[in-house]
Amino acid sequence: MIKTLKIEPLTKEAFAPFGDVIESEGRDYFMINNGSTRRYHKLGDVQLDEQGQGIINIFRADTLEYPLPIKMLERHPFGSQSFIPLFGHEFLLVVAPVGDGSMNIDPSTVRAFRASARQGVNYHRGVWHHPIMALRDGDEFLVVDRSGPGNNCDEFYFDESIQLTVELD
Ligand SMILES: NC(=O)N[C@@H](O)C(=O)O
Ligand code: NI
Repeated sequence: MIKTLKIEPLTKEAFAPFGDVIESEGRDYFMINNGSTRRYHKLGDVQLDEQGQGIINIFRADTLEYPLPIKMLERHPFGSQSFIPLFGHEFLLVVAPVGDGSMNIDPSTVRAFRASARQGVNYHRGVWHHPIMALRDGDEFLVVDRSGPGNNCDEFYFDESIQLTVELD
C-alpha cells in the first residue's frame, strides 16, 4: 500500500474516535469568578489506570522533515495523553483507532489532521498516534499524561510494503 495521507481539518466530530479536541471556539462555557471568567469545562478526560498518576509536562519539539514517511505509530495503554500548543502554532497529528487492542494497525484506518493554532488534542488510552509533529522548530506543548509502573508506550512499525506519507501543502 502506498498512500499520501489527506490532512483533514481537526474537528471535535472527526476526532471523536481518537479522543478530545481542546478548544474554546464554538464550545459551551459558564461564567465563574464573579463574571470575569468563562470556564470551558471538561473539554477532555484525563484517563488513568489505577496505579497511574496524572502529570503535567512540557515537550519542546523540532519540526520533522516533510514529506514525512509514517513508519510507526505508538500508543499509551495505561493513560490518555494531551498536547496543548503553548506558542500558538499549528501542528499535525497522525492517528489510528484503538482497534481490537492487538499490536496491529490496519493502515487503511490511519488518518492525518491539522490542528489550528488554538486547538489541542487529548489522545484517549490506547489510541495509536505518531510522536508529536510540530511545524516549527522549538515549538512547545503542554502535555498531560500518565506516570506510573509498567510500559506505557507500545510502538508499532508498519511493514516496509506499507508506505504512508504526510506532505505539507
Ligand atoms: N514518548 C513520549 O513521551 N512522547 C510521545 O508519547 C508522543 O506522543 O510524542
Ligand atoms: Ni504519545
